[in-house]
Amino acid sequence: MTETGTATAGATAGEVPPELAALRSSIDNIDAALVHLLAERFKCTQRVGVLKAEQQLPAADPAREERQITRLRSLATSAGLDPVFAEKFLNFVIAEVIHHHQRIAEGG
Ligand SMILES: O=C(O)C(=O)C[C@]1(C(=O)O)C=C[C@@H](O)C=C1
Repeated sequence: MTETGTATAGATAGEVPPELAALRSSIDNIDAALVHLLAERFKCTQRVGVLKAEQQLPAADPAREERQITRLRSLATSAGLDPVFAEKFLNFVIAEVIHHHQRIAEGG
């Protein structure tokens, strides 16, 4: 910051370098795709939650999760994504799904 409070390091408004703007545009598209993919996944798991509640199956299936984690870690490694991050992300999503399943089973 200068004495007048103007940012000196980094671009000021209207001066975003073209490459940064292009990368941000791709990031925005990817974020939109992720939201849509997650929405589709939650539509599926909502139906799974209803099926499990109807058939009195437990909300969580740890054996299934083990297989998903093994598979996702392998996919992540092949794709150049940190497998530790991939596992954390899947666990985060699954924890939310299990909460949804429990709410459905409780009639909520
Ligand atoms: O496959 C199931 O049984 C699900 O309920 C879905 C799901 C998932 O989100 O992938 C969620 C909870 C289970 O522990 C395992 C997997």
